[in-house]
Amino acid sequence: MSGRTPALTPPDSALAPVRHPDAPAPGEPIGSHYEHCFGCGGEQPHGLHLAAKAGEGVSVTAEFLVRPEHQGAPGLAHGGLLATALDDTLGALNWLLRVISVTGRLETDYLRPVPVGSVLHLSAEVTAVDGRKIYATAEGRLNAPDGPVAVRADALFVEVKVEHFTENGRPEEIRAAMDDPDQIRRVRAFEVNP
Ligand SMILES: CCCCCCCCCCCCCCCC(=O)SCCNC(=O)CCNC(=O)[C@H](O)C(C)(C)COP(=O)(O)OP(=O)(O)OC[C@H]1O[C@@H](n2cnc3c(N)ncnc32)[C@H](O)[C@@H]1OP(=O)(O)O
Repeated sequence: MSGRTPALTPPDSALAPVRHPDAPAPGEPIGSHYEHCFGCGGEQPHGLHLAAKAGEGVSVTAEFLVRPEHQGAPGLAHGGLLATALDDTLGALNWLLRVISVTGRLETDYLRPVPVGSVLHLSAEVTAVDGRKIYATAEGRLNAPDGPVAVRADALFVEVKVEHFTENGRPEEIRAAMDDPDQIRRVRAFEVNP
C-alpha cells in the first residue's frame, strides 16, 4: 500500500527545479553539511555516515552500510533510521539548488526488510519548486543501484534562512559551529548565492 497526501503534490503553479550553476558536478562528493549530523557527519560514531554524490539535473545519490548499531528487529534495520537515511539524502539536494531548506513533511513507504550488512543505494531528486516549497522524492535499493527498492519517500522541504539554526539551536553547538571555519565556509556557500 502506498500513496501520498495532497500536501506532497505540487500545485499547478510549481516550477521545474533548476540546477544551480555552482552545484557540484555529477559524480562529485557533496560532503557533510555538519560533522555531528547523525545522517552524514563523520563525528557521529553510530551515525549512518551517508556519503552523497551529485547526480544529473537536481538529483543526488548516497550509500548507507547498515551496521549492527542500526537494528530495530534482530538483524534488520530500524525503520526510523531508514527514514533518516532518506531524509538526509533528500537534504543533500540543498547543494544542487544552493538553498538551505529543512524537512517539513516526509512520507515513507517500507517495501522490503533491510538486513544488517546490506548497502542501501539511495537516490533523491527534486521534482518541483513553488516559492519556498521544494517537492522531492527518494528511494533506497538493496545492495546495488539497480537492486530491489526497499524504501521510498515523498517529501516537502521548506527554504529557511540561516537564522532558523542560529535562533533555535542549542547555544553550545551554535557557538561551536560559528567558531568552526569549515562550517562557516559551508554556510557561506549558500549565502553568496541569490
Ligand atoms: C551556524 C550553523 C548553521 C548550520 C547550517 C546547516 C545547513 C544545512 C542544513 C540542512 C539540513 C538537512 C538535514 C536533513 C533534513 C532535516 O532533517 S531538517 C530537520 C527536520 N525539520 C525541521 O526541524 C523543521 C521544523 N519545522 C519548521 O521549522 C517550520 O515548520 C518550517 C518547516 C520551516 C515551516 O515554517 P515557516 O517557515 O513558518 O513556513 P510556513 O509559512 O509555516 O510554511 C511555508 C509553506 O510550507 C507549507 N508547509 C510547511 N510545513 C508543511 C507540512 N508539514 N506539510 C505540508 N506543507 C507544509 C505551508 O503550508 C506553507 O505553504 P504556502 O502557504 O506557502 O502554500
